[in-house]
Amino acid sequence: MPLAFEQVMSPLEGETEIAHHTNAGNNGGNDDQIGYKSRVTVVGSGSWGSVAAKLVASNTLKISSFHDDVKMWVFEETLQSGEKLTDAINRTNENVKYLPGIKLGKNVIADPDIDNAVKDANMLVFVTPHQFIDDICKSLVGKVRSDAEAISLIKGMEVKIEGPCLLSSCISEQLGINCSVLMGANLANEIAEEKFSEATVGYRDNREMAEQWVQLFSTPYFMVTPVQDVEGVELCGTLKNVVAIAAGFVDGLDMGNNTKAAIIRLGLREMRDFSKLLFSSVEDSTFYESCGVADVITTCFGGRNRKVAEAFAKNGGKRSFDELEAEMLQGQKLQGVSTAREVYEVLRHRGWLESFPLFATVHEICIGHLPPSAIVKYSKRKSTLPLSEDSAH
Ligand SMILES: NC(=O)C1=CN([C@@H]2O[C@H](COP(=O)(O)OP(=O)(O)OC[C@H]3O[C@@H](n4cnc5c(N)ncnc54)[C@H](O)[C@@H]3O)[C@@H](O)[C@H]2O)C=CC1
Ligand SMILES: O=C(CO)COP(=O)(O)O
Repeated sequence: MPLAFEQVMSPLEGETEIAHHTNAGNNGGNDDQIGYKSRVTVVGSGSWGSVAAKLVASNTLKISSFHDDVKMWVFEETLQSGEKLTDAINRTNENVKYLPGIKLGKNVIADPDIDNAVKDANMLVFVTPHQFIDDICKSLVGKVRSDAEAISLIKGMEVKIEGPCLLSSCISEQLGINCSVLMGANLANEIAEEKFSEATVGYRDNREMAEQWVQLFSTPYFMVTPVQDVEGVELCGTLKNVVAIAAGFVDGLDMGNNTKAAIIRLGLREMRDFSKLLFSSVEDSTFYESCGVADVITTCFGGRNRKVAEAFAKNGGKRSFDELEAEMLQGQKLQGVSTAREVYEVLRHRGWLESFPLFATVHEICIGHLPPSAIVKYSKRKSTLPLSEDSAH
């Protein structure tokens, strides 16, 4: 919904602030129906979740239309020392498990109680591994402000009986709020060290809200561009993880840079074709944004999906992804293997398997039906899609 900006006097703080007025009287009975600073909560605290909180918290301190404090919901766990992760984060100002050595900003407040973390927020940033978001949303029904706006940084999709569901749509439908997306070439550990990168905000029709998200995330080292193509942006972020698994197989088999480049090109083409078949509104130009080609490149060279897939291929597929993930990532989660399965289900259901040989082959290798060496032999098969053949050469 459009937000109107106006100058108001804060009754509590006695200072002039920019207020974001939404549908007054429909904000869950909060104390600030006359005018308020936006309150931000980050739902998730893995490596990217923690960096997202750091980015946002650096801006809420500087921009007067936001409350300084940023709440970060933590899926609670007990560390080897016996301390709760939430307590360790609040004591050290670092996520000692998922992003050690990086100060988040003193205004980041970790909270293990999700209801408490979200209840006052009108800007919700969802950034958990995609396999957990359905349960999280179910637990949040009726708990978030009705005037809240959401953004999803989650790369993944859900497949329901009625078909594939983008996570931004799942969040939106379950919680009854709008949901934009932020995707891009964003390896968390590099952004944590404030190395320059770009990102893309995908929005449906509310440009003003998209600009607020851009303002909330942008820093001199994190350049965010809004694009009116929520499905295209989200599918880029989701599907590139499958391509990264393929790139990891190539690395594990020492097939060289040319082969890897070929796999990336074939993968990018399948990403575009799959996205456009699901949503005819998806724009070709989206694939040239950070969420598209740039994210495919960075993930195929520096991501966790690539790394674990490389180990899988080196072991000849004899050790499972679950085992390798647990050993190599210590609590961090892969998205590409389950996304490959979800994409495969869509392809099979719609009779598209022949048209997406790379996506199909990645899944069949992951489940042991094909050896890792099949990645080139099968992926290079000509797609049966006219869309691909037009632009394949
Ligand atoms: N790490 C990165 O470089 C980037 C990650 N992303 C995306 O961000 C999303 C979140 O990933 P990360 O922050 O990297 O997480 P992560 O993989 O670093 O950490 C796993 C997280 O899952 C939580 N968790 C474990 N079991 C859970 C459960 N049952 N319910 C809820 N949470 C549980 C853990 O507490 C931890 O916060 C993913 O979709 C990922 O693709 C996007 C861009 C960059
Ligand atoms: O999405 C990412 C970079 O943009 C992170 O990819 P990985 O999950 O493979 O590390």
